Amino acid sequence: MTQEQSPLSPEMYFVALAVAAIAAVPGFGLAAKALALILFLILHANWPMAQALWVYRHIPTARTPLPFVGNLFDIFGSRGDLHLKYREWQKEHGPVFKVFLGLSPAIVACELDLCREITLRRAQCFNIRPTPGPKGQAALSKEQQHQNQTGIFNTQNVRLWKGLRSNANSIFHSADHLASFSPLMKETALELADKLSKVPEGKPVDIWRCFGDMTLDVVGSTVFGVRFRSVESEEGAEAVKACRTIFKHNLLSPLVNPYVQIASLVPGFLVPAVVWCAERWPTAAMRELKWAGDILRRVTVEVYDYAAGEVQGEGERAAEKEEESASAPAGEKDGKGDGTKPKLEFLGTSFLKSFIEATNRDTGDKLTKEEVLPQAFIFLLAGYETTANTLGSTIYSLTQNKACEQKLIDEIDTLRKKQQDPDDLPGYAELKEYHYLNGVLQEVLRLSGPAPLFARRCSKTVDLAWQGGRVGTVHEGTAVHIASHCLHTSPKYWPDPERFQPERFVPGSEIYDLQNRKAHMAFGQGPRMCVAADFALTEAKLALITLYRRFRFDHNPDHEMKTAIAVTLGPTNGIEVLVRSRA
Ligand code: HEM
Repeated sequence: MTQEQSPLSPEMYFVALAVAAIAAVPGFGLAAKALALILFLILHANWPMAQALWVYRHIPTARTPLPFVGNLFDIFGSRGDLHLKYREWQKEHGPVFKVFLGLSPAIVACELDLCREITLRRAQCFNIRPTPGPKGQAALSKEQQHQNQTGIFNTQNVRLWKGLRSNANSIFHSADHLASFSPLMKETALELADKLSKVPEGKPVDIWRCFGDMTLDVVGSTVFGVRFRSVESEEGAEAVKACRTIFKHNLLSPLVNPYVQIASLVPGFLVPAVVWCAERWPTAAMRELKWAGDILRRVTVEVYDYAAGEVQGEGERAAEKEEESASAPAGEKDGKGDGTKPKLEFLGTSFLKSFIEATNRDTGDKLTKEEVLPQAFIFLLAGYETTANTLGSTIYSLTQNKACEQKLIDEIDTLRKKQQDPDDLPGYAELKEYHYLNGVLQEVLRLSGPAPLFARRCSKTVDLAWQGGRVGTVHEGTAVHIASHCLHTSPKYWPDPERFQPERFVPGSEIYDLQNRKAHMAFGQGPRMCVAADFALTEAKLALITLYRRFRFDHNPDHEMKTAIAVTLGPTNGIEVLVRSRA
């Protein structure tokens, strides 16, 4: 079953025929015919939902869906806590149920073996992610459509994804590359520690914001070969502001861009009218997202042009150009006179360069600029908030579990003494000895990781079953949600699941063997799993070692910690802490 009908489908003719038939029925008044017509149009618009309710009738529906909107009110009534809603519905309906995101169904899986079936054993049938259908896509900006078509995260073109993914794997899964990234990560972590050391004792600091600046700097320097200098600058780079703007909005919410929902509902011939309205009267969120998208796209184009220049042996010329631009008076730097161009400092090496040099390993073709740019955009976004949220949640969790904070400090101090140069930070290989630190991060990711669920779209109709149950036939086009937070907090896999216990992940601890660590899916699972999991963990470990060597943290008693899912699960009002020097 496809998510939507194509705008060019014979649907239009069918509707016209039905309308003509209703109008021609003899013996009924105008009012009766108008009523019949309205009923017919409502039924027609909601046909995909009616069809899905029938086809998946054996799968319980979380809540009775409303016409047009499905369960969107149930879902967005939960203020972004979709993962908590799923937990509630799992208790009511069992390990599999369905919800309607508008007219389209999503099957929600909350059972470990079923999630492994979808993401591993049947990965060939679930190898893409859901995106709005063709009518909904039309209501997105041209840039967003291009991003969805060619970006590694959302592309529906499996061949393109395979090529992009194998290039990304060769960087992010190489110990040598990861080791080469760590000096830049260390440098940025040290800058953050220096910044914190200047904060007067007792003055609350939003540590989550600080981590946001840091992670953007790390992605900038490692992935793009650019220094954004967001940690050092007071205001933070413009790119940080743009990233924050994007992550502020719940992109799943129909309120952000209601035109996508409307375009999906109307017959194909009305879609251009909806697109026209979307361009004329964008919502405030659409305007903000456009501003942020334009900034980030400009950054990525600038970085691409520099890196491409280097690849072609024109690095010096590009650097000179950059120098000229840097010495030009503010407002003239980008030649547009608006003075808004981010001040970029190029480092010369970058992951982006290898993408520019690469060929699509599947097709053998060289990647074009149009194919590389969306990847740069995604890596910038993916590398920013996920790791910042994880680090922020770690500091917060340790302020609430002081015995764990002490154990972590003990491990950091003990391993520091073993180092040849105790002032240096551990290298990539030495990080493997930090078992407790690893346990802390895994436990934070289990309980409050930034991605408490992830999604797949069925690309090939399949009969789905798992040890102990059967979902039945899942049709092509249907979305499937892996409710990882349900797995992460189930007593079936984690004894005393709500308790913060890093020892669950520390080999040799008393509780290590009692956990089912296969049920830990904070980075997703299978071929579409996060490509940069090791990168993110290395960055987080170096930051935590740097900070806990010098400080302890207390939660500001006047600050209330609140979280919600926007793009990722994170704090809604920052994480305020008091920084205590250990000296
Ligand atoms: C703690 C930090 C992070 C977490 C928890 C995280 C989590 C995730 C999750 C859950 C997915 C979806 C996996 C799936 O569908 O099976 C994902 C995908 C992805 N992540 Fe991360 N991520 C993190 C950091 C990063 C960083 C730092 C980068 C890049 C520098 C990154 C780049 C990506 C990309 C490119 C994908 C799409 C992979 C594909 O579809 O082939 N992530 N991540």
